[in-house]
Amino acid sequence: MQLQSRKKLANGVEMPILGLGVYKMTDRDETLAAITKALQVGYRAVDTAALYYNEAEVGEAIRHSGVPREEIFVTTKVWNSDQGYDNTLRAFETSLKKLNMDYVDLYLTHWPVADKFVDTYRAIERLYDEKLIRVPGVSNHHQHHLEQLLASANIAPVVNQVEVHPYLSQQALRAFCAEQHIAVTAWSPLGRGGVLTDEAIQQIAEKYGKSSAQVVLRWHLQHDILIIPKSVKAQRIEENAQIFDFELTAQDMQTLDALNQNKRFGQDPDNFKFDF
Ligand SMILES: NC(=O)C1=CN([C@@H]2O[C@H](COP(=O)(O)OP(=O)(O)OC[C@H]3O[C@@H](n4cnc5c(N)ncnc54)[C@H](OP(=O)(O)O)[C@@H]3O)[C@@H](O)[C@H]2O)C=CC1
Ligand SMILES: O=C1CO[C@H](CO)[C@@H](O)[C@@H]1O
Repeated sequence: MQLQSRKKLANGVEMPILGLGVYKMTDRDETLAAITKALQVGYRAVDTAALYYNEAEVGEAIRHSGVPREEIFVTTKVWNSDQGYDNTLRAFETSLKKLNMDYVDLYLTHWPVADKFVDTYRAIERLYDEKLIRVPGVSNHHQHHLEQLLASANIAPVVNQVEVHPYLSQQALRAFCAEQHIAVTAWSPLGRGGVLTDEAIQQIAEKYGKSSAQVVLRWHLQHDILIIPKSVKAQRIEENAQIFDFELTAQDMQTLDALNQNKRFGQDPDNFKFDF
């Protein structure tokens, strides 16, 4: 089934192109229902973080889904206040316990905390060596952060998860990551919903008989960007997965590319306030 389409990462692991993001899912029943629905309609990846306080629900929904654990790709992240070498190892153990799993597929440094992110990544490399994670990665790393890591890493980060959507296309960072064989996952792939009322996107959507969300997700796909849209609504979870049955023309891709305005809905990693 196409829905389970996976991308082969630099270390040979296959990661589903589409996953469910679960940020802001704090209500237990709502979280369980959303993940269950996603798995039912073919999603095979879930993106959580220690920060989201729902790792336990992610684990529970997966265990009760009937889908074998090894078919599902679970991402979690070490939060900023837990960074540094020893703290990261401890934070990972806590996440693993909450997930109630014996390994995590992808473990990420959530943000590049100055003076800590290099040591944080060293701990992630150790977890990879110990086979407790299948893929080592980072999030919110600009090119200069990656260059700093690459200078000392034994294993280059395999994934960088950053904010990407048509208003923030991250072309330069994506090109650098491609050169370094680092896969890019888009967080807020729908711009937190903020790009969906764009007139140009709506016009393209109408032409294909698709929704704005589907067109935006398809734009990511055609740029080889992994996606983790979040929704708690069953109908939208399904809608966001129906993106494998049409193709945007080169001209429509160009129109969408031209919407870039370097506009962030989240924070800039260089100005992030690590105060929560
Ligand atoms: N590494 C990092 O620092 C970060 C990682 N992330 C990850 O990325 C995931 C996705 O990003 P997120 O910030 O949640 O934003 P998204 O771009 O995924 O947008 C989510 C918003 O769009 C709405 N939505 C979803 N589908 C549709 C649709 N088909 N039509 C209309 N509205 C829709 C959702 O509402 P509703 O739920 O009501 O449907 C929600 O308000 C997060 O959940 C998290 O896992 C996010 C931020 C930072
Ligand atoms: O993952 C995340 C969810 O969104 C938060 C608010 O923008 C981010 O800070 C965080 O990185």
